[in-house]
Amino acid sequence: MAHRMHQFQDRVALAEALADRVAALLSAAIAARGAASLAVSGGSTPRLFFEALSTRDIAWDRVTVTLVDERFVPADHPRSNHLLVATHLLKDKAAPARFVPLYHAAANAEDAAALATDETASLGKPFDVVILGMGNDGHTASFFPGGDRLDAALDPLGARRVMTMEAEGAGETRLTFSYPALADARLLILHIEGAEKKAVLDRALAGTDTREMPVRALLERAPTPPDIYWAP
Ligand SMILES: O=C1O[C@H](COP(=O)(O)O)[C@@H](O)[C@H](O)[C@H]1O
Repeated sequence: MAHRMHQFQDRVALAEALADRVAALLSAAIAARGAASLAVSGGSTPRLFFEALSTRDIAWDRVTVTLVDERFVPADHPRSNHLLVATHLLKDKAAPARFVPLYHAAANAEDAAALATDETASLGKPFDVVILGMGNDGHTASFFPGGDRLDAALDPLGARRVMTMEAEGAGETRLTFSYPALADARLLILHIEGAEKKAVLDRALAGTDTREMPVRALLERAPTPPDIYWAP
């Protein structure tokens, strides 16, 4: 399925344009259905975009925000994706948004994933907007090469749920929405920055092995063709 490429002169221009697009889509969802859902990524890339989006004038009290993936760490841990979102997005005009975390202080990650699956059960069928990132190893969400549950997570006929993932390159145990929960979003964005990520993207687009580069699953066969946002 064809993706669309959006290239920008710099990262600020990308952040502003992406914030405008996401805000417009969320507002349209609220007008059509009374509420909107947004699933965002963690990592370092989304900061500027989060800052820009938090200034957009939309009915944030009708918006539910969650994460496409999370580390199995509490919200005050420096590597928590929740902390990133709380610091850079859930403030200013976006402060009234409802946030649904994937992490829970459960006995183990499996229990946390089960709780997150229950709490997000009414969300994302489909999500209005999903923003994915990508690592230099070709992972997206927590679909890591060599991940112990990668095949289950990428199964297009699998359940729409939050599952655990462990992989050498992942650091902590992860919690991640499955591919079917993300791939049919009304707007599916892959947000990447820098020459290195562009080279990784080009490599992903040139091949088909999703175990080698799991981002290929989204690029190749997502029911919603992804829009790729890139700046140097
Ligand atoms: O582990 C993760 O990394 C990816 C990419 O992060 P970045 O720092 O290279 O932007 C991110 O999309 C994912 O949500 C996060 O958990």
